[in-house]
Amino acid sequence: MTTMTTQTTPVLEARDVTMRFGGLTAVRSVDFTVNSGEIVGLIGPNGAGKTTFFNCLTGLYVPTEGKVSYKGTVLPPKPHLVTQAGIARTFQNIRLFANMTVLENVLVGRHTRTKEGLWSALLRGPGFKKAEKASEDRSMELLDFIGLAHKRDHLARNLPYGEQRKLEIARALASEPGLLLLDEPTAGMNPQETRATEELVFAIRDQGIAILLIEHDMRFVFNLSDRVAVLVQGEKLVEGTPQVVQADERVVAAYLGTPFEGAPGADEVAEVEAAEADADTATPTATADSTTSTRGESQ
Ligand SMILES: Nc1ncnc2c1ncn2[C@@H]1O[C@H](COP(=O)(O)OP(=O)(O)OP(=O)(O)O)[C@@H](O)[C@H]1O
Repeated sequence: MTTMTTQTTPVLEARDVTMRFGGLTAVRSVDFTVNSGEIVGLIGPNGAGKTTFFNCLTGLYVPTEGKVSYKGTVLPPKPHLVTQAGIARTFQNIRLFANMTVLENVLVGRHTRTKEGLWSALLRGPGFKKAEKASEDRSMELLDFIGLAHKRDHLARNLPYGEQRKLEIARALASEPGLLLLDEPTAGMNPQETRATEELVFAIRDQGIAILLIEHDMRFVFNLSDRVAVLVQGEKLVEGTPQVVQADERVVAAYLGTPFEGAPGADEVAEVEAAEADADTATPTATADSTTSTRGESQ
């Protein structure tokens, strides 16, 4: 087992990444780096652009502008080529092969690392048979690592939720990545499962794999991450250690929905508010005994 490295070689570098959907800019000019040995958290309110940014990193979306490099090489915008290059991911919603066994799910994850490819793996072609033993050994090692070796022959759909999430991680690890992207790994988990996931993420990092995670559970993300970046309305608002990010009043404001000077989208909000104020003064006001307006109060 490789121990954690302290060097700061960039593993992932996103430069000036912008993603537009028609008139909507979901991600705007984001620069972002993950270094070897790091756990980096990506947080932001709902709709901030986190998943869109993930999809740009993994080739699911072709960014409208900008480029993404892995270990110094610009990535092709094709998910299987990105996986082959060394980036693996899990999804917000579990995407296992429900009617395949635990072991088969991990074996499928190895197809980018075997010459035979996905179809041969699924159809048990002759080429696959040769590589089967080595692949199975490695898959069992991974199942052992995540604590599911004893369930190798269970159908994925029969696993409890927390174990399905672990299995997804094992399947991602089966492609032998240098960087693992986790999209809300603790979504739907109870506190015990969340703690177990925390330990698992540290253990993966200790194997020399850098980690980037999107997460809504703040305690989880601040406990785990060496660095946290905050996206708000598609722009990177703040980036730093958990302590720096937690203490930044703009982050608190963004989560509470309170506008602040220079916030992404603040100009548009100000314009709308000004237009609303104009409309209010143009409209006959409510009667003197009307109840107090709550407009502008925090919810
Ligand atoms: N395929 C798409 N087509 C059009 N608009 C999209 C698409 N995907 C995302 N968006 C929009 O882009 C913005 C960012 O969405 P995204 O899902 O990336 O945010 P998020 O930060 O991951 O949100 P959440 O935390 O709720 O998952 C939203 O306004 C969303 O509606």
